[in-house]
Amino acid sequence: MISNQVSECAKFTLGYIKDIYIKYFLPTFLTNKRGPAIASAAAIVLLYMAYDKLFSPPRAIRHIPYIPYFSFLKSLLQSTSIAEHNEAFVFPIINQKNTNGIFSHPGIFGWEVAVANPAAIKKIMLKIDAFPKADVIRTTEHTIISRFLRGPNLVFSNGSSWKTQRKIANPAFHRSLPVKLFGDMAKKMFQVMDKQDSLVDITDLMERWTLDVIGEAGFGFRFNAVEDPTNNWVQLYKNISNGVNDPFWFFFTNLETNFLWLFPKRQRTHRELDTFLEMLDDVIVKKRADIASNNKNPHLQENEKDLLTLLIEASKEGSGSLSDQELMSNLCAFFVAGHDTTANALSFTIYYLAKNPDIQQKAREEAISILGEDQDTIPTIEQTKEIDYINMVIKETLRMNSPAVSAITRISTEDTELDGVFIPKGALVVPDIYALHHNPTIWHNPEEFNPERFVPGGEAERLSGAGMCWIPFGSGARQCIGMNFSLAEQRVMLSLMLRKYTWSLPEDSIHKNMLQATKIGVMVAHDLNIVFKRRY
Ligand code: HEM
Repeated sequence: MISNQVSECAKFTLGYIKDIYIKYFLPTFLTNKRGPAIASAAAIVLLYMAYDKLFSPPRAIRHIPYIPYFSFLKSLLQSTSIAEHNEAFVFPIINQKNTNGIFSHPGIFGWEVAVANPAAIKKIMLKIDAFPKADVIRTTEHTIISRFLRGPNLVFSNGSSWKTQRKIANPAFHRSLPVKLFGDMAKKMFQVMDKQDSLVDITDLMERWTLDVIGEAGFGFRFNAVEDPTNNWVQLYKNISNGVNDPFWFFFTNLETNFLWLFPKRQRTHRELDTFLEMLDDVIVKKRADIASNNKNPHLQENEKDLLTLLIEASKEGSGSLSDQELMSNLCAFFVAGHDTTANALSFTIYYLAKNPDIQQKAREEAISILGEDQDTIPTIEQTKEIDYINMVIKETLRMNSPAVSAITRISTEDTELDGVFIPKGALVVPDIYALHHNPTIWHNPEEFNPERFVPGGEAERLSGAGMCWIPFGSGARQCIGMNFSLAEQRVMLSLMLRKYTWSLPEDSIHKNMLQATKIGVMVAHDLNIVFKRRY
């Protein structure tokens, strides 16, 4: 339907150009003034060709149904909720039988082929050499995004560079599950909540809490964002994070690269990023020195060590080593990949529990049955694995609102096909996680929040035979390395929160009917207030 609308629009534009030609240029042409007439006609044709090149998909992927350029841009800049965006543009395409859940849309880095088809996603995720990550940030050299995100790090590198880093980082992530740290930090946050109003902006609170967690558990740095949200480091990081996610700079990267001097506010963000990177540099130098001189906390269990320590120790144990530049780049990557994602996953789960009091109560009973009512008990690693129902709630939240709306854009290294759809060499290909998780041709009643989908033998398990249907953390060799870390963090926070509070949505919540989440960068829900009531 959408592509029909586009071809209607193209026909209309062509017709309009033809009318102008007949009305204004043809008479001149017929009265023998051929020179200007031919030049004008050529100009119009060139204009049309330029329009066609800029605002339509490249010809090589034009056989794939697509979302028109301006509709997509408008939806992005108006911060339309992701649900509305998909309802208006994506579902009408993927509901058609012959599209196979594959469509294209404009992206920041050019037209992309989006994929919401389980078999096709399986192929992309498993054939990492045929579909490596596209070095899309290369085109944004010297921007905040590029300076903060671009490699050498695990998220954006490919080939042997990625393999070496992943080999060193895997054991560090396997060892790191600091559940005691998560629990102690959750309890500190409850103390702050208890001193404040019962109405809590949960998006903001979870952002602050997960910033504290990634600082401590990532590299032993205390942001103190929960207790002191206005302190310098918190503000600095917030400004950088806003700078990374600002849609204006996504689209006008040239202005940042060539005309930064015209934008004092953006210059300030660059200076803040300098300060932040210097801080990370200092932390790495100090950490290396501490480890070299064996200056460590003898009471700290292996799983409670921070990730930076574990990565440096891995180098000492002969699993290969990461340079300072690689360590720094990966610490930045952990921020970007692990902070907002976990924060929003938590606030979305808290939202769905507020909206579904029965599910909240069932989850609370499970938390109490495992942890007991003793207020000091913090879950052990084993206990976090026993909370089956809370796990199902987390999984269903990640299906409904996966913070990573899509995986990172890949590039096709050869002419190939995805579930029967031709994909040319050089095409940008992106697994669309939201569209996959809400695809009505895959999931039964996808807009309903139903944790029971994830019981053993349930819908999710049955669907897994068809390919990859649930991929909030990606899948295959490039699956999120922080998945278990983040899941443990969420399980500890939610089980302790369920034991301590009951909560609900305020009557006037804008999210009463549906979570109004937007989709630039990581998915986020603004003005998500929750009313908390203490149980003790
Ligand atoms: C709810 C929380 C999280 C979500 C939803 C999430 C999502 C994802 C997704 C979808 C990918 C795969 C991207 C792709 O294949 O294109 C990924 C990769 C990655 N994530 Fe996460 N992530 C989360 C938490 C974390 C945490 C806590 C960390 C680190 C502390 C982390 C670090 C990474 C890294 C380094 C990669 C790249 C792995 C590789 O390519 O080898 N993530 N994440």
